[in-house]
Amino acid sequence: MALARVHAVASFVLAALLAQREHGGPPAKPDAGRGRGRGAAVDAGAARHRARGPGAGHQRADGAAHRPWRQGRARADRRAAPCHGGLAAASAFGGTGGARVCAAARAAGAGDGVRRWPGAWRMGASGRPRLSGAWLRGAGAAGGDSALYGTRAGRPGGGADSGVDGGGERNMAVEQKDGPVLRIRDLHFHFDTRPVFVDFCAQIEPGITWLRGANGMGKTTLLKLVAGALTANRGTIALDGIDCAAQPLAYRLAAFYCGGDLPDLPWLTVQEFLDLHLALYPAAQARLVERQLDAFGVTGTLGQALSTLSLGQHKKVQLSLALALPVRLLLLDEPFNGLDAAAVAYLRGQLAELGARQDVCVLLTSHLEPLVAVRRMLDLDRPQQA
Ligand SMILES: Nc1ncnc2c1ncn2[C@@H]1O[C@H](COP(=O)(O)OP(=O)(O)OP(=O)(O)O)[C@@H](O)[C@H]1O
Repeated sequence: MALARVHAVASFVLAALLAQREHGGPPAKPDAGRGRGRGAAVDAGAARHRARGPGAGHQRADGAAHRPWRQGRARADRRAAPCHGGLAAASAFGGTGGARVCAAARAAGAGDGVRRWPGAWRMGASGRPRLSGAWLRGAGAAGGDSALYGTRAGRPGGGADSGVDGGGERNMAVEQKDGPVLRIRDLHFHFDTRPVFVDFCAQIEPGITWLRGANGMGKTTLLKLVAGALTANRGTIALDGIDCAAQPLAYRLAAFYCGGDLPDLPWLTVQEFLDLHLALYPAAQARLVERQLDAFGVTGTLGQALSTLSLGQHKKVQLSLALALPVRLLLLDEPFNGLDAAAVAYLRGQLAELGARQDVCVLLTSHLEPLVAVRRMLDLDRPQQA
């Protein structure tokens, strides 16, 4: 009975967060801007146009909404947070703030600093053009070749073909049987001041994918987009055929974003925070979370308010949740930050186990070598290496 109540409350919070995101939150909805000629051409001029277009076309409060926490933002960024992690995510999304990028924008080429993700094009088996090389300098494991690819723009609105791989949602059962697959197609995202991703495509498969890049290149932004905390201006993000924008609840139940920031509702105790998340993920098991808390040595914090945790304690609580939840996509933003040596060693062991599993994709950012078996790398600094 009590559990049912928690569940109901959690669902309500979830729905409210999503509603807020949809109604309150920049950036623009995925389709925004269609028909304004922002999409397709591959030339630098068109890229420039695109780069300016969104800003000009959406003088919404993007900037205000996503101002870094330390600049005192009004937490609209949090409003954009996904639910699972509803709070965790919200927090995570809020906080690290800081520099974010525009990988696309920076990549040389277009005079205004914006360019597409060129790369070495070749035809994939599906008949779609694919980007080889560069990005997927995988550690040689199978599937590295498919970690990231681009599709030529030319279908600005996307149409049916720009969705989830022409029927990916219909293929969901097949994909789940084969292991999770995250597909990012023709992703466009800009803050009010700058574009961040232009025609970005990637495919993430089971195992650990190390998302690399210099400060401000867009790693956190990409994780937030994939988590559903930020909404793409255009393009699709789908996990096992479940579209992040079209089926947000179903999508979020399969994914978890682990950042390092204080959550909204910082007055919650750690126990309450965990209970809320356990309620949000019906298949989650409390004993697995407890085991992780114990391993990280933070069981003693259960009665503390979240706001009283140290940086490392907070990270450990978040990681305990992340490692225990039955999700198919785990997004870990600088998971080693703030951890003591013992926790780093423990986390590496856990990642090694996760990396060997075929039922979960782990996308992690880390400025330090993770020192775990990385299946492939996405390097935002090197978009066009072949
Ligand atoms: N709310 C915002 N409004 C405007 N620009 C932003 C906002 N948040 C981030 N940016 C910009 O977007 C770019 C990408 O930032 P992001 O945090 O994704 O980079 P990062 O690769 O994770 O950086 P780091 O390695 O320092 O964590 C940066 O250039 C940053 O200045």
